[in-house]
Amino acid sequence: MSTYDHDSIRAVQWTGTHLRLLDQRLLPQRCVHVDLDSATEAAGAIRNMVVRGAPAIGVAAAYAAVLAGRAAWREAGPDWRRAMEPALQALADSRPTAVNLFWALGHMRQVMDGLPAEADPEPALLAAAQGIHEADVAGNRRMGDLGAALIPPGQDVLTHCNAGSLATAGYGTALGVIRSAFAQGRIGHVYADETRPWLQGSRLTAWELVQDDIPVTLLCEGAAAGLMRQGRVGWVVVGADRIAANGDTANKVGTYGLAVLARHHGVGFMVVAPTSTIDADAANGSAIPIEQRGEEEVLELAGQRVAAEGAGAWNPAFDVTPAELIDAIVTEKGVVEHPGGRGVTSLLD
Ligand SMILES: CSC[C@@H](O)[C@@H](O)C(=O)COP(=O)(O)O
Repeated sequence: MSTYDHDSIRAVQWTGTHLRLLDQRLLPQRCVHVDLDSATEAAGAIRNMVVRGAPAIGVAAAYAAVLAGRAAWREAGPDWRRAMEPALQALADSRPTAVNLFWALGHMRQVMDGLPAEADPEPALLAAAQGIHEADVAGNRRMGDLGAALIPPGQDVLTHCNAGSLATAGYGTALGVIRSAFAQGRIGHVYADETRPWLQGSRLTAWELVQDDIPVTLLCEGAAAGLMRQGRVGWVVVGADRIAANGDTANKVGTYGLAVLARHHGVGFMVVAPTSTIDADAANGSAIPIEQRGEEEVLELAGQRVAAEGAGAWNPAFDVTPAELIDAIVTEKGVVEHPGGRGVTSLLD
């Protein structure tokens, strides 16, 4: 039995005075934390993947708004609301696809709107950020139970990217379901795509599962078709960065291909995400902005060019899985089975 406590992995923390992030770019070789005292630094950390994963980005942005409020109060006193704007804008510009970022900033703005100009906004902003943080962990536990119940005992699962403690405030979304299903004896083994080009699967998901003593086998995503053909997995379980009103779901690039393969092979396809990932303003997946990242992420490995000189690269960080390929969307407010045709907005009522 492992003595390792996955809740002790804290991608995002508040030290009492600063935002502390676990630098995920250095895992699993090194576990290094960075302390940030400005929202502009936090925006850079989000853009550069120090912190990544939709819910973790949202929690980090909420704490960054606290730092912005502190700086604005010191600089501008009662004019703090106006003085916060550049920092809030820098956060909103950091990454485009994970809607949890915009959800968290919207929540912080609502709190700001209710505050008097004459008082330091930091205590109220901090309470709001801590509320977002705590609710995320509780929501993940709930999703773990709801999602695990869909997996019949005796089936193994495949996951993609990292939707674990590192991508959230703790426990994880897709990995939360996998943790709960393993604890209940429903699954015995996890297959994890290595997830090019950032290798969130091999660096982060495998690291989390190994520490939890959950057996994990990595594969290149190109091997997933063969894995399914051999009948080795009953479910694909993934997280999400943005879910449109009709259930179309943006997640790490490669997810859409897995959904097509799963349908072809009769394998279940489950999306696990908090309701803060639902974007009711996006009618369908075509309204979801997809982040394009630099060519060098594909052309290089560990800073060394591996691709033929002269070749270019197309590097969308996410793709959209149509709702009709999804068997279940699991949220902390309940499950929508077969969202194709009816969408997910009933979860927001
Ligand atoms: C619970 S996290 C779900 C998704 O955010 C995750 O699968 C993913 O796509 C993360 O992408 P990343 O580019 O690492 O931020």
